[in-house]
Amino acid sequence: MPVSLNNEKNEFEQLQTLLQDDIKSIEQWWAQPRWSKTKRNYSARDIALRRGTFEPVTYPSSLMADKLYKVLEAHADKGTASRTFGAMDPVQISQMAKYLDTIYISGWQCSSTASTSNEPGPDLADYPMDTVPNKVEHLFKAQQFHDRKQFEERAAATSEAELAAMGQGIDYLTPIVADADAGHGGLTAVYKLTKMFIERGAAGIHMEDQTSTNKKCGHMAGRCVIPVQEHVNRLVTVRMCADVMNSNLIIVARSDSEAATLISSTIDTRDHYFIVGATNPDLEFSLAETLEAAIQGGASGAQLARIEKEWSEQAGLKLFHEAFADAVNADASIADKAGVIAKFNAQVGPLTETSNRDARKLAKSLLGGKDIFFDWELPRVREGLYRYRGGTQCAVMRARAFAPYADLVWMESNYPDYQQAVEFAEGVRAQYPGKWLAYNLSPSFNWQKAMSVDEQHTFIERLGALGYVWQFITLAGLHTTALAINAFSRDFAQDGMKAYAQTIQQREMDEGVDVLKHQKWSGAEYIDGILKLAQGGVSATAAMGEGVTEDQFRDKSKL
Ligand SMILES: C[C@](O)(C(=O)O)[C@H](CC(=O)O)C(=O)O
Ligand SMILES: [Mg+2]
Repeated sequence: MPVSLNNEKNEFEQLQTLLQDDIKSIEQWWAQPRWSKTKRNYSARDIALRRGTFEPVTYPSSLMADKLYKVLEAHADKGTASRTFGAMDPVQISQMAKYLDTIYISGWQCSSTASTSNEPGPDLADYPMDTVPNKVEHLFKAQQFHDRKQFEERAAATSEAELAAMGQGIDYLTPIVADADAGHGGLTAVYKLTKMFIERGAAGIHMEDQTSTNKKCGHMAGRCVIPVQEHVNRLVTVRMCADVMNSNLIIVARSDSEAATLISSTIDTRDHYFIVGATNPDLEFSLAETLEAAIQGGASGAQLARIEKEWSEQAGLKLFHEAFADAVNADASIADKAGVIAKFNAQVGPLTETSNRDARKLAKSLLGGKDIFFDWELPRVREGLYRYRGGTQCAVMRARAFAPYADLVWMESNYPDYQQAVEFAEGVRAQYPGKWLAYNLSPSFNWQKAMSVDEQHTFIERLGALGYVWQFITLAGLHTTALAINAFSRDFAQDGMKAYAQTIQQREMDEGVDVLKHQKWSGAEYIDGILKLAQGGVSATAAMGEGVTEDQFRDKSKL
């Protein structure tokens, strides 16, 4: 209730009552087992202060988040996985609901087919930031419509036999996990984006640790990550927004670090192990200076590429621990080279989070006071970014940092490599036992080359046993549409109506696809019912009345 309407207490007392009541209810909420693994860096008071005077509402998306949590929990208990794929439209979700327990909404697919600006393009997340939330709303509304339509039909049954005659019901309210890309800007954009997803119906969202300005599909080159803490701050922002909105949103933290080649800043010491430096002390100019001079001199694109290659070859680009090992091997005064290198590596590794300053100090002491030339400023690319060499262990380091702030963690990979999936799972779970993992079964991989048919058959189950509780073919909605439309267009061009009647309509009948009766599927009966209700029980203009052509399907189909 707006505080100004209550005249019995003074404003201070009214505000304090509202605040304290909300703080109490938030604390009770956060005490639930669902949050036992979630870290929050702020208090219930911090959240309550930001909620306004409306009684907190429960968004439908939060109920869907609860459902998603249960689905994933059940899979985690059994060592199985929820499998799904990127859905593009209401037709797809209505068919998926019969077989799959979650729905994915892909930024890639939206970028190509559903940008709010209607401008298609590759997966660079440069579409307007409400693009994926709009798709979520589109599909969530369709889910609710099909659910209402089905409920009306089935709940109106007057006997068990009548209900049984309708066949198996379908759970259309399948929780949606949507792509929040790299947050579409700074933390305020992350906050607003999260709010949109919650308002539009997402049960969960994933956010990746790429820069939002250079964001690329996880299977493109030139990916640039942000420092570990910067992504942690994004995840904290997502949860904070969900908390303000009273939402149990599921957060999936994705890392693109496995194949990342760039990082925006050296500020986080946890990243130092993976930052590439130049080790040649005789370089006269940095890469950026060298390229700038060449551009001013009129060099062409091909010449610039050659100049960059030559510069890189001369620079002796290495990670610091590699530079150390090379320095040891080149030092005639060190007898037990392997021993010295092992000593260094025991203290400085991918998961030790050692700063470069400390690594240098150790190196110097092991090299008898000698400094190693190592400069990560020199090879910075023209855009100012630093060179990074990620890998599976880098992704483990990052996923461990993200784990307390996310319900699931996901390493974007370049191949569907089972052994790599084992390494990631073991690495994360060594620190966070039982942590839920997500896996991208991407169509960007060549599955024919990656594994045998038998291995393809069992891949999801094998990953499920490792803890990958949520697995998704990102772009299968797009690919199946392409394939189906290609086949039908070809057949239709050749065979006319025979192609439609035999390869579409007949097969819909054979497989019991409800869209065969597309008027009914679209809810015409449900809407007729509303029309009749509004008119006291009759309607001469009912769409499904006598004369509807769908009557032609009555005998032939069981639907
Ligand atoms: C998951 C993804 O972010 C998407 O937008 O669907 C893409 C798709 C893909 O290449 O599989 C990605 O992995 O970056
Ligand atoms: Mg994406």
